[in-house]
Amino acid sequence: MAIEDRDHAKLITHALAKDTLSKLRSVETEQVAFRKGLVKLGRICGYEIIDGEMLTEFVAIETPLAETTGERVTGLDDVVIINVLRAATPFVEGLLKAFPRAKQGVISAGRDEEAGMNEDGEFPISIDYVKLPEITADDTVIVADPMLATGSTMCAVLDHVLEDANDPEDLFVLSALSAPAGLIRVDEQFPEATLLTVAIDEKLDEDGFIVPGLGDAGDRAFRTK
Ligand SMILES: O=P(O)(O)OC[C@H]1O[C@H](OP(=O)(O)OP(=O)(O)O)[C@H](O)[C@@H]1O
Ligand SMILES: O=c1cc[nH]c(=O)[nH]1
Ligand SMILES: [Mg+2]
Repeated sequence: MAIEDRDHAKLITHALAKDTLSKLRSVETEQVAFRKGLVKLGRICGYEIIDGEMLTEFVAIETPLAETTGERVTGLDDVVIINVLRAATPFVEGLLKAFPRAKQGVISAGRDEEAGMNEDGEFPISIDYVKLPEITADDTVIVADPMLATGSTMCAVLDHVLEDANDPEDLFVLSALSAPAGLIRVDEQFPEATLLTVAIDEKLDEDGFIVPGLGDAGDRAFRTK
């Protein structure tokens, strides 16, 4: 199993996840490779969530030759994936390869970078669009955003996700890259969530960017700025 416990989070340690994240970090990686890398990383993370966090059950199978026992992942029909626009879009495309029958929700959330961080290290977040499926007690909810920096966006998103949710069976916050401050903020405000990430970087800079990080994920994937 390639998921390890850390303070406030669990680390996805699959070698291909680390390999893919390293390519995403490089300033040499241009838009198309960056976007494809996020898709690939989403797929790997999805497989790792299934392997490390979901249950299997034994089932009777009849092959063309004999009866035997097979093993199935339980709960694959009860998965909800929340796409935090916009940087999560390619990441979610990859996740859907692991969870093709997931119900999907979309929340458009942006940091007000002109306002900057307040003295508590939080950004004002504007939420412009929210469209969520019904979330039931049987559901495994995965809220995906490749970057968890100050955690301001994720906290605002989780407020919306949990507003009408019926206490889902599992709630995962999945990021490619996290900063310690953001993990602590989300963990303290939403102790019911399991935080999953591929890497925890050293710090945030004065503009709230993860260092060493990978830069602005949305801008690199969508070729803005
Ligand atoms: O943890 P935080 O400090 O809130 O930062 C993380 C957020 O910042 C980025 O989004 P951004 O606001 O740049 O929007 P974008 O996806 O449209 O680029 C990223 O995709 C996260 O949503
Ligand atoms: O480092 C960061 C922080 C927030 N959003 C990004 O895309 N990158
Ligand atoms: Mg951005």
